[in-house]
This record gives sequence, C-alpha cells and structure tokens, in this order.
Amino acid sequence: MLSIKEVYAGYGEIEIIHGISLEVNEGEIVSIVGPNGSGKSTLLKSIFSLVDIMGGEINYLNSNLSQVNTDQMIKKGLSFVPQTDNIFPTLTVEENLELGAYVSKKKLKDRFDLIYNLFPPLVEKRKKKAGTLSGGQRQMVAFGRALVIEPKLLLLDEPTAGLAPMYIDLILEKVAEINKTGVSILMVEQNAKKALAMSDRGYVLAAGEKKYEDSGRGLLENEEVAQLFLGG
Ligand SMILES: Nc1ncnc2c1ncn2[C@@H]1O[C@H](COP(=O)(O)OP(=O)(O)OP(=O)(O)O)[C@@H](O)[C@H]1O
Repeated sequence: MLSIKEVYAGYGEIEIIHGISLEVNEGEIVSIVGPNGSGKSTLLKSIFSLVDIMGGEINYLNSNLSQVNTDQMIKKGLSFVPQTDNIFPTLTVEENLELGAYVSKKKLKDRFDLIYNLFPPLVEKRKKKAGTLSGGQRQMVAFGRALVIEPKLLLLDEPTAGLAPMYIDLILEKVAEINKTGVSILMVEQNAKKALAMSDRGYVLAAGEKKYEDSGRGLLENEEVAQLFLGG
C-alpha cells in the first residue's frame, strides 16, 4: 500500500536520506530501526512531505504523495503520530480527539467508542486538560487523535520515546491491537528488539542508508545486525 522508491530527503541543502526504498503491504507491521541520527524520523517525515524531498517517489494507494495535499492524505486513511508536540496540552482530552476529526458526528461517536475501548484510562480523563496527564496517557491521546480518521496506514515516530517503562510495553501492545483491527503500521522505534519482535518486516538504517531489510524475526536472528545494531 505504501512504496518509497529511491528517496533522497533532508533539510534545505543537507541531504540526510540517501536513496532509500521501503514498502508496507496491507495488514503489516513494519519497523524502521537504527542508531540515533541515522535518519529514521527524517524518512518517516518524508512520507508526509514534512522534510525536503530531493529525489525519488513515494506512492500510497496508487497516488504519488508529492501531488496529494494533507486533506487528501487524511481522506485516504493516512495518519501520523509525531514524536513530539503531538497533543494540545491546554485542550481537554475530548477536544484533542475532536480536533483530529474529519468525520461526521455519528461516525465521531463510533470512533470515540473505539478509542476509549482501546485506552480505558482516557474515559475518566476526558474532560481534563491533556497537559495534566502522565506521559503514557498523553501518548494515548496522541494515538486517539490519529485514530479518529479511521486510518488504513498509521505512521508512528518513536511511540515509546520518553515513556516510563510500564508504559513502553503497554503502548507497543496497543500498536499490535490496532494492527489487528486492520490498520497497517509503519513505525520508527528506538526499542529495536521489541519493535522487531512484533513486526512482520523491518529495515535497519545507518547514516541515512538502508543497511538491512528482512522479516522482524530474520533481523533479530541475524548475528551481524544483533552485534552492530541491537546491542549483541
Ligand atoms: N530540522 C532539522 N534540521 C536540520 N537537521 C536535522 C533536523 N532534524 C534532524 N536533523 C538531522 O538529521 C539527522 C537525522 O535525524 P533523525 O531525527 O532523522 O534521526 P533518527 O534516526 O530518527 O534519530 P533519533 O533516534 O535520534 O531521533 C541528524 O543528523 C539530525 O541532526
């Protein structure tokens, strides 16, 4: 459903991603792992044209994304949870979710039901300002905002970054749960072993290049990958 072909991307004059190709097929969880600064987030952001694209092509459900505006991306079910600034702290939980919405009132109710089922702690917090929530709960709000539009493909930029250990596994379990409802997932994750263990496929980036691609299990069992990128 998503195909990144030989993409070059970066910031202004600085090229960070040097010709990377990557695919996500329907129903998959795909992880991008690699050392700090290897360009994982930059690659993810290139899908949403949030960085400068210097070459290559990104296609999603038969559209070239460079020719599609954000509204159309949302209508085509492409949703993104950024790593930072992914909620409005001064708005309530429910207002945050409503702002993520591009759907009818009736549909909104169904989506809220689904989100509150997935993240029960948000129910009693729904009238609270999102900024008063714990880090893990704020991340639940960020996920909720991305889920309101009923995405087909969810892009996650380091969903567990900065979270307390108790929330890391919980959030990754939720990612798997969301995937089981039919949402494909492409995520950048610093917890590489955990991410690969739950992924159908994975890509290892280093210095803006794709070094390895394989099934999640294949990468975990690859001794070279383990030694160089997964801490032995
Ligand atoms: N807004 C920006 N302007 C210029 N350079 C940037 C910007 N954001 C990131 N970079 C640079 O791009 C390179 C790749 O950063 P990126 O965040 O994509 O890496 P990453 O693999 O996601 O790393 P991390 O796990 O640390 O987030 C780094 O050298 C970083 O300094």
